[in-house]
Amino acid sequence: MTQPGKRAHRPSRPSRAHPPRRPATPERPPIDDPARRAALDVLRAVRNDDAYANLVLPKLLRQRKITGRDAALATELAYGTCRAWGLLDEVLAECVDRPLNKVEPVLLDALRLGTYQLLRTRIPAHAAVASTVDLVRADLGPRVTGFANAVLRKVTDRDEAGWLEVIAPARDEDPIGHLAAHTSHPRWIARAFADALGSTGDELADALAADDQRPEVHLAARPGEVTAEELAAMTGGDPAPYSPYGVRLEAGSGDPGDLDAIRERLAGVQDEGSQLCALALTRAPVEGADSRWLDLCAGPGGKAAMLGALAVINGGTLDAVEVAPHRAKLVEQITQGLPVTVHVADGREPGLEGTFDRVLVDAPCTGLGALRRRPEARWRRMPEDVGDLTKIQRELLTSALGLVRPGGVVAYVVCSPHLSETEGVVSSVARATGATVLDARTCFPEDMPGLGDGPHVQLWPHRHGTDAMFCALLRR
Ligand SMILES: C[S@@+](CC[C@H](N)C(=O)[O-])C[C@H]1O[C@@H](n2cnc3c(N)ncnc32)[C@H](O)[C@@H]1O
Repeated sequence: MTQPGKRAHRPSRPSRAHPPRRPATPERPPIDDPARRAALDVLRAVRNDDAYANLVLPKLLRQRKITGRDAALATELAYGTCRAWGLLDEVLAECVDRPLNKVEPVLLDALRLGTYQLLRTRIPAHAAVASTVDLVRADLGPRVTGFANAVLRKVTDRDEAGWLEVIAPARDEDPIGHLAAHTSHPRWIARAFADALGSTGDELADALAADDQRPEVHLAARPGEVTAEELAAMTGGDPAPYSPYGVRLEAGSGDPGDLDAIRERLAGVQDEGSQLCALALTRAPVEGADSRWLDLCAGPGGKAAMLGALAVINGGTLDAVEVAPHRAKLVEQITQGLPVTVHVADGREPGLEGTFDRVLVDAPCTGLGALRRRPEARWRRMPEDVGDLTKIQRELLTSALGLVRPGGVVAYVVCSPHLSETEGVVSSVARATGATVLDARTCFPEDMPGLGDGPHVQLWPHRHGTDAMFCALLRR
């Protein structure tokens, strides 16, 4: 995990944190605080083991039988602290008398958790400080409780807006850095969103703010098995606004894996934007044969399941390529009973016979379009990841254009709005291969607003309520 970008102005830092106003009492036994304990353990796993908060936390809540208000508090604290990680570190850097990398990591995790409560929750300051000090005492003994108490007391000198005045660049000098700090994003990500949106103002602010909102769960009805209306009635959700197979469930409506419709494979969990990108591939006009489809990056299989079910209706087949064996297994499981053949192979040279009428390249990417789903992801991704990914994205798209027949269609899809991964990849491959770029907007719902000037489609959470999926269509 990284620190966010450079601050515009750093006030002089006190050589010591304020002395504690209420001395720590080392002999006091730690309070029983399952919610904060769980949140702290999640932060440690994220920092130490590169774990994903949204996978660790539910498991931990189940194991420890934490439910109800405690579960809600643990979720708010764990996810909120992960999202605000960079902001919290900037504030803590102002309140600690040494570089943060000289603070014991276990202690720093607790300070982040305490600072999050102080700046971004309505938990009373005394409770936020005391509960954090208790956690520190339980983990590290009494030797650093005074330090933790003093640092958190210093944090209480200002609220979040007050600290942002100290650490954020001025709006008129650096509008992107200003919004990045105010929405707790690394500056390079805010810059990438600004470039894709053509905005450094309100729309950029909305796009960044959407990453902090808890996403609804989207389901995809299995085509030919059940309609979106039937699925909505079975699950208590609402038919989605754009995908004919989509259903949206309210955020926090429980584990969708428990739904009968999912267990019986009548539906899968799939972002509505992903559904629309898979459907766009099937909607692009092709002349002549239309029965051999290929998914070149198939794991874990959400789009392969949808394409496989549509292939049944179409009287065709789908070949699904995935380089990672364990992910290929997931594709096999999710497409059981469908006319899908799974190959464990590198999509750049999959060694498949013949050509295909339609090919999907749902390429590995930075995932900057799904930050709302992965609380820590914005701080884990690095700008230098983009170069490695665009190389493989170009290679996979080039390979797809070699595997599709003349007149056939390739859909290039990434879950990112970063222009290097989107327009940059498509234009360089189209130039090198002579492929024709189609207007992808014509393969998305007619009434879908905010699709821009084309030819590609970029979806956004703040505009469409979907992940920020990108879709380009190319004809060989
Ligand atoms: C964005 S995910 C695909 C998501 C999938 N289409 C779905 O809807 O569930 C990208 C996938 O590409 C796989 N991958 C990465 N490099 C690959 C390669 N060279 N050839 C084939 N698959 C690759 C990754 O393992 C990952 O499973």
